[in-house]
Amino acid sequence: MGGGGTAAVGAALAKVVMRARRGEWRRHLSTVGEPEFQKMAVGAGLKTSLRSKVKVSAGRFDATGNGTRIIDGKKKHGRRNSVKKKSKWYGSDEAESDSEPYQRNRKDESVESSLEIDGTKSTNRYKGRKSGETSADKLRLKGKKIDGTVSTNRHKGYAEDEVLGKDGKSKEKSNQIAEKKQIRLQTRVLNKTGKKTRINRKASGDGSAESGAPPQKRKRVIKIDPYDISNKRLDDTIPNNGRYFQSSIENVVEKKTEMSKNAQFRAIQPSPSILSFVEDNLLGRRRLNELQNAGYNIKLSAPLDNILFSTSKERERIEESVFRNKLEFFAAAKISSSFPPPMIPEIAFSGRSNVGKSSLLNALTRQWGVVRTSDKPGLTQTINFFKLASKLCLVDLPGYGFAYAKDEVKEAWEELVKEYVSTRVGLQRVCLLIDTKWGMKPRDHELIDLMEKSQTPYQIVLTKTDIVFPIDVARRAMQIQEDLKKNKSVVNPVMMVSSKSGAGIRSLRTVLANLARFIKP
Ligand SMILES: Nc1nc2c(ncn2[C@@H]2O[C@H](COP(=O)(O)OP(=O)(O)OP(=O)(O)O)[C@@H](O)[C@H]2O)c(=O)[nH]1
Ligand SMILES: [Mg+2]
Repeated sequence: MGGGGTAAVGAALAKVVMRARRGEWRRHLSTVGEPEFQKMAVGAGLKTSLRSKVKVSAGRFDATGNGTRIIDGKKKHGRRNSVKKKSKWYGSDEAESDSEPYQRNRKDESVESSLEIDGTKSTNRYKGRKSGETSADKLRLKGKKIDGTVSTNRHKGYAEDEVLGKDGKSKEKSNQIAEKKQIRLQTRVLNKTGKKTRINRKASGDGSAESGAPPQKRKRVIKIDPYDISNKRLDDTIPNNGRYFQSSIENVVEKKTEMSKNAQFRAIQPSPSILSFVEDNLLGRRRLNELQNAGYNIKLSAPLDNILFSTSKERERIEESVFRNKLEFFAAAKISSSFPPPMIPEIAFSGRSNVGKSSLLNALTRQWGVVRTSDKPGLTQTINFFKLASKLCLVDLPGYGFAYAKDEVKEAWEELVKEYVSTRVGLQRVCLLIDTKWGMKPRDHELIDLMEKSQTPYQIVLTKTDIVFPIDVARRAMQIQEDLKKNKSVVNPVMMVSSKSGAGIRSLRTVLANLARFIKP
């Protein structure tokens, strides 16, 4: 082998050693024979320790130099099967299965590789071995029967720590092993009360037993954040002095009152007349396929207000009514001085912002789009006057309560509405619209009080009935009727409508048209 060849071999060997350290040595060396290794090692001027390692590594294989091993005069291919018969540790089935956890342990504690030379088991450990703990100890603790000599090979050179005889010469030792085994297996003892408790090995100082014991499961520690009010379960140990704790109690109390309000509402028993009105007018949340099967054209706006299946008498009434006329916008007022002169009777629509006032005007006249609507509260900001021929004037009022507008502007609307409903001449009725889902709010009561004082006739109209159950529509109507039963200017009954489905619109139209009939031109 020339100089260049020697350098190449040296580099190759260095690679081999590196791989050996990574545990890949077996695979690599399977293609190289022992004598060749010796030569290569000497030629490369390898250190004695590394040479010995190479020797050991190569010694595992019967040198054929071509990657095929010859054992008991037979050619063997592959790695493990070839040493199966010789090996008690690496090659045996039992050891094979046990080598897995061993390999795993290696990651934690040290880098280790097991070698075997002519039936001799040796363990290389490069670092991290506990003092006094040998591979033999380890094997014994694993409870394996070891035939043959087991020696320990430290990083540099060999150091035989312990030898066990094949024929069980060291009986004392084996007794000790048995004792250790017993101690290790006994993980629980009975306490005074007769209950089983786990032995605390750390406390007892039995280091050897501890090292052999399986890794104990970590106890799950649940930390409770005393300031986390989202936690529904309140721990008793949380001190009752934090403001968050106090606020969470307040929340609970608030919820209780809220629940009791709901419970009160659920306890309402609607009168039979209200219930039949709800059913006759198909009020409340309905399934569209139900309506379709009943013959309604659900593609139309307010399908329940189409008159295909109404009797000729009903149709006549609707067709003859004032609502057949074209709806025309004719005035808008921001201040009372801008109100048009009261020429024809007026019906005003008031209520909180977004309750559905403008939508109801469209639904009543079936003239969609004449009055502007929006899902954003506060669209109508002036008092808008619409006329139906010269028979009736419909007035769309700005809403009160929450709206996307400045406070002072909203206050101005409210004042204007109050002035209109309490002073307007020719005002025949105020339809006070209430959202069926939410019921009456304090501002609604304020306006009612004002109309009571000014003796302005008003009628409650429940809107958006299509989003609650029929029974809840009836309950809301009953609740409001009961609330206002002592009021004098209120006009009964409570009307219930849905501008979307058209439910109850015909009934409201009839009520209002009857009102218009008595108006003198
Ligand atoms: N589901 C359902 N939605 C409705 C009904 N009536 C109106 N709406 C919706 O409610 C929203 C408000 O309707 P508007 O008619 O603009 O309400 P408004 O009372 O005039 O509101 P302001 O002009 O802001 O005071 C719109 O998105 C409508 O589509 C109804 O009967 N059922
Ligand atoms: Mg409006």
